Amino acid sequence: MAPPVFRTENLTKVYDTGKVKVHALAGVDLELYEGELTVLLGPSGSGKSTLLNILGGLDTATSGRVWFRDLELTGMGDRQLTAYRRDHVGFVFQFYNLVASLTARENVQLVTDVSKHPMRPAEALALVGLEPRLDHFPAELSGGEQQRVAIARAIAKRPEVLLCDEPTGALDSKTGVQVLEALQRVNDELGTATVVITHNAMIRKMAHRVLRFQDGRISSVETNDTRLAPSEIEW
Ligand SMILES: Nc1ncnc2c1ncn2[C@@H]1O[C@H](COP(=O)(O)OP(=O)(O)OP(=O)(O)O)[C@@H](O)[C@H]1O
Repeated sequence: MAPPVFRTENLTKVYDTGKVKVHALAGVDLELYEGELTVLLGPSGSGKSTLLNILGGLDTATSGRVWFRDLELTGMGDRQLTAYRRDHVGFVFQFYNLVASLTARENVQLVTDVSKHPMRPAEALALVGLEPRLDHFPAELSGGEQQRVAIARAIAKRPEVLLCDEPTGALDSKTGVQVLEALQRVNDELGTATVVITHNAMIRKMAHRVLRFQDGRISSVETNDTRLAPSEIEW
């Protein structure tokens, strides 16, 4: 088996708010692999976003270790983490954060202009099914289309990992499925290791693996022998 893309060892995160200490991660050991689509499930506050933010170099652990391939993220300073994010990681969040005054193509171009080996913005937008909407502004696009622009923006630099925090959280079932189809296609065609946090348990059915969180720990790991296509998922 190929070595993992991510590996963590007894990862902990404690938020010290002065009055109380919140143990957001209480010892997480995991490995995530190339080409794998992993869904993270678990109740609110169980540590999913904290883990995603540490994997993506947006936050740092309190103790334990985390590696992206051979690169140890724990102990890196801000500049190194910024370079790591820029070179290797794509993020998709619940809210799309597109620039309202720029078209879909221009929003993606913001990233391709500063990336080392980007795809063309039109190519990234075609991968998420938005070829006919290249020159539309965000306000002229549906929520699902805007989220697909955000996915195109995240993948246009050809990141090795795509980290998604509630990517369908603001969408109804029909538009949400289109977003899941875009994520699936990126995972299939580019082999991007993809992590999706969701509160929608149905989405676990399209994953290769499902990690459930409880109180800052992984409480179970499931592997799907048969996966459902996004079009077979409804909520
Ligand atoms: N910046 C912070 N300061 C203090 N506590 C925090 C901070 N960020 C997260 N927490 C706490 O850490 C715990 C884990 O939060 P986290 O956002 O990782 O959970 P989650 O599983 O992603 O939840 P949700 O599904 O609601 O997004 C929670 O108790 C949360 O309140």
